[in-house]
Amino acid sequence: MHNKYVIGVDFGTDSVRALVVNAQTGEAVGTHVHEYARWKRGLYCNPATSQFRQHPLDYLEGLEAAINGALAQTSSDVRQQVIGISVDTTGSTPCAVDETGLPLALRPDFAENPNGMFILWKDHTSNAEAEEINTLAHHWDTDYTKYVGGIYSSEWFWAKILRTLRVDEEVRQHAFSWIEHCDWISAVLTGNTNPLTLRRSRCAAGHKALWHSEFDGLPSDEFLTRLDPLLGGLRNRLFTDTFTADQSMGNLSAEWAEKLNLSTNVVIGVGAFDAHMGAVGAEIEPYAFVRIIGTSTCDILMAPNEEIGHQLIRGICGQVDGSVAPGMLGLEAGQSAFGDLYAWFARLITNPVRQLLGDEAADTLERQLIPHLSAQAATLPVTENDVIALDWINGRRTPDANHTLKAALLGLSLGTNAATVFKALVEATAFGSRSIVDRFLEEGVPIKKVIAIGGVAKKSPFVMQTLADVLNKPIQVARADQACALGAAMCAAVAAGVHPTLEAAQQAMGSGFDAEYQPRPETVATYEKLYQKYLKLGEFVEKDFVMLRHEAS
Ligand SMILES: Nc1ncnc2c1ncn2[C@@H]1O[C@H](COP(=O)(O)OP(=O)(O)O)[C@@H](O)[C@H]1O
Ligand SMILES: O=C(CO)[C@H](O)[C@H](O)COP(=O)(O)O
Repeated sequence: MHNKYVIGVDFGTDSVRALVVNAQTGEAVGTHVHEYARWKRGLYCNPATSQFRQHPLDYLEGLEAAINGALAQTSSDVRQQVIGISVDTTGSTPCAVDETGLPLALRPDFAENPNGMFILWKDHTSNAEAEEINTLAHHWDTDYTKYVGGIYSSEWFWAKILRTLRVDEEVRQHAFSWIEHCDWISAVLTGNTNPLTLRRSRCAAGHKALWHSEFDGLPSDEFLTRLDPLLGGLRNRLFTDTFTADQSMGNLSAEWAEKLNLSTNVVIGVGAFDAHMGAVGAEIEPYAFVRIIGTSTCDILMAPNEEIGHQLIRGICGQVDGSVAPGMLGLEAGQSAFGDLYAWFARLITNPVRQLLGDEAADTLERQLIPHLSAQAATLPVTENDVIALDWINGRRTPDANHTLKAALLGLSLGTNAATVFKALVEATAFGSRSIVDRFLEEGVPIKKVIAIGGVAKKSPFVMQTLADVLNKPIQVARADQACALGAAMCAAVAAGVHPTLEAAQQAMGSGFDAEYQPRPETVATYEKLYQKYLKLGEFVEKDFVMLRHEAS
């Protein structure tokens, strides 16, 4: 049989990876990961103000290096047999572009301006703007937030655009339109980045830009202008139609065909977010709850439109027809920090070591710290009097987005050590997950099984066992190391015509599951009690602490 290959490209928070996959069998034949150089140096970011920007050059360099690196691992005939490429990225990660679709930071005059760069999903500089969007939407004839859980988040498209237009006169003058990362990269590969004609992702538009067929697309110009006259007219320079990830965006441009040494016959699929393509790669099926567990978590549930479509689910990150697969409602939720909470704790410990003992000692410590703390924490008993933590170190994404919230630790004593705190942080991330699962169930959305993918799911049996105990549900971990990239490859195989549907691509290319964590009855009961304490602490921080803080200021 003449082999056909597809490439899935997954742009994560810290790095981009490409996976070359046999489109008929799903066998992975080459992979390469490229870390973003500028991002790694902390450029254009300020964690203290929650500003996180990524330079488009990090993406372009990464795109070329990841695909060429992955192809370099394959035999020489594979390049000629590549027929499709699809891309997933984080989101909402939008950027201001000029009339040609060029991100402003690629122009010499904006090269160092963070406001002309991609505003990463975890950037929360637009909390105030998100609140304004909520207030206006809730008093408008049409509540534009109704399909995104009733709350618009500062992690999303419009809040980020509004904030940037307000604070940066230069961007205001030169931003013709705005584009999501997943749309831009896919467009770059086709050579058509015209913001008015490129095919925009249904997934990005529906979950983050308030696009819905009931609204004839994006919110009305009247609504946007009332929000701020700075947004007036922008709707016409964005998009009306959106496309699902099984569709084609165009063919590989001559420029990129040369860079990648591939044919211009290669089909480029429509882009989507990492979590949604990850869910495809993890073989999502109706009512399976797929958790992409890494820096953050993104949870995806898929249900037939006719069964859930008429319900409005409170406090989640949206319900979008076709965001995962056509004809199905994709529901998204998640936590703004999961592994990031552990990474914060590791930095807390290693930073003074770096300052006092230098990089070598700190790097050695950093490499070993999380595995070491995990091993120690796994030996600790789980008791009702354990330290309790909140996982809101980067705000709360769901249920009920609130990115002004902060994390907390309760119950410290002189006996508390690094492992006890680490254990509490891991439990906090699991409790945050439990509150999401409970919300789906309360809203009448059943969860048939839980599937996990992502770096933490693969690397940490301790975290996964804790999660299974807290959720009191078995968790299956997908076998694929790069499930998001595999999902993108499945989308590419459908866009390129190898399989008729995503479901067929999953059946042919899926790689199944390798680990399953079962809840341990002896810890489930104690965790139930600790979870109630987590909820109480959360309530205090959200209501009383915020009130006290306002009174004090
Ligand atoms: N052994 C480990 N146990 C728990 N968490 C880990 C471990 N190793 C790395 N992490 C966490 O994994 C996260 C990165 O997840 P990953 O899925 O690889 O990346 P991304 O979220 O950028 O796609 C980091 O936040 C880090 O703290
Ligand atoms: O919300 C998202 C997708 O809808 C983000 O892209 C996602 O949470 C970021 O992923 P990661 O933590 O793996 O970098």
